[in-house]
Amino acid sequence: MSSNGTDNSTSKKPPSPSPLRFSKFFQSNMRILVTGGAGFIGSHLVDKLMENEKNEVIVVDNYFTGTKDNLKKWIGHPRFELIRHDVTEPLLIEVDQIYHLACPASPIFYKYNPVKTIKTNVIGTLNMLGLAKRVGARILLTSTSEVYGDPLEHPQTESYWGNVNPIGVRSCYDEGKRVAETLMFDYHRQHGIEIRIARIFNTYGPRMNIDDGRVVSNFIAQALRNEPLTVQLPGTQTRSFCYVSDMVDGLIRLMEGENTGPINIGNPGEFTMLELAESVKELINPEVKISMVENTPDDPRQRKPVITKAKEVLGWEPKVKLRDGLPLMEEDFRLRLGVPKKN
Ligand SMILES: NC(=O)c1ccc[n+]([C@@H]2O[C@H](COP(=O)([O-])OP(=O)(O)OC[C@H]3O[C@@H](n4cnc5c(N)ncnc54)[C@H](O)[C@@H]3O)[C@@H](O)[C@H]2O)c1
Ligand SMILES: O=C(O)[C@H]1O[C@H](OP(=O)(O)OP(=O)(O)OC[C@H]2O[C@@H](n3ccc(=O)[nH]c3=O)[C@H](O)[C@@H]2O)[C@H](O)[C@@H](O)[C@@H]1O
Repeated sequence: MSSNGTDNSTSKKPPSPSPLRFSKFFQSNMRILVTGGAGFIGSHLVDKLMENEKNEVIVVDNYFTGTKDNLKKWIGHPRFELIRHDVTEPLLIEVDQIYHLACPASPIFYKYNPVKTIKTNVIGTLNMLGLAKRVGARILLTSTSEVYGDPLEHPQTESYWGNVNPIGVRSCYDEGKRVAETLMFDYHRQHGIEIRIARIFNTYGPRMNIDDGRVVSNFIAQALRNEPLTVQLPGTQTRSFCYVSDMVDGLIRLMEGENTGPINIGNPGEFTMLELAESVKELINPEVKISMVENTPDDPRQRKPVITKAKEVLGWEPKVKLRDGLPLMEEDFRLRLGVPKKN
């Protein structure tokens, strides 16, 4: 039985990995596929995986929200390969592990072409599970705290089933990820695939797109451009922000561990959007104004992970506090925006 109270066990053995892995003469590197590896979290994950000389990393990305620039230090490296590919199309390669991240994550991007977003979540995940089944690879899905919707339980544990609008403007993303989780468990139970599911809570850090639309990148870019910080009404809605290096550490521990998940990975420090704006103002630009603006439909009112399971099962907890993470992101944004720090 899982922590969700459902029977997620499988009697099926996992599919056999490639015979090459048992060959005496095979240079036994771990071949790791990262879908969405040109994006924000994906590129930081690639950096960490490439530090291990036993890893070969293959990135697949359609560059919708990601960029080759995020991976420039690895292009041409003998253990690295970059493929322009859309995960809604089948992929035939030989790998041992799949980190499946491909999916636009910022609301303005996932709402831009909602049909494509749901295809990416459903058909894209189906294709990656088919690949995992064919080659006997372990697959990790980056699901989201959005599967809890506008949560009626606070803070959120993995056993909470969520409060999600199935026909709203966010549904292509949150319902899409819920179906992706279903597919993962169905492949696990029916075909014995080794699965891992991370429920990621709002993550921030260097390399986020400057005009990504998510709140931390918006506020930092606005503070540096001396434009008002756009706090969406009512401003009392909360989020819990995790620094990207902590997130990558959690994802790798989950992949390497024995638990399927789902496991919440996030930082339990909870802030209202007004508090976040005040922190950005204080740390980055005390002169900047705060302006209250209209919100978008179905915006969750509160979000904070319970991370007991991650602590117990993965020995993981976040290390970087918001006040320490914001200046690290500021530095990266200053460089990219060409706004030097005043002495
Ligand atoms: N950053 C967060 O706060 C957060 C929170 C919860 C879950 N997640 C999940 O983590 C993953 C990465 O998020 P991110 O913040 O790095 O976002 P991102 O937009 O920076 O990265 C997503 C990457 O996927 C690529 N992609 C999108 N659709 C694709 C397709 N059909 N085929 C191939 N590539 C495609 C994009 O080009 C991009 O490089 C996503 O699955 C997202 O849902 C992120
Ligand atoms: O962590 C998650 O599970 C999800 O979080 C995000 O969703 P959301 O929390 O809505 O992210 P933001 O767009 O950054 O919004 C956070 C809050 O800030 C507010 N906001 C946003 C932008 C802005 O300029 N001002 C502002 O006040 C929004 O109203 C919202 O309440 C992203 O959709 C996904 O990357 C991710 O799956």
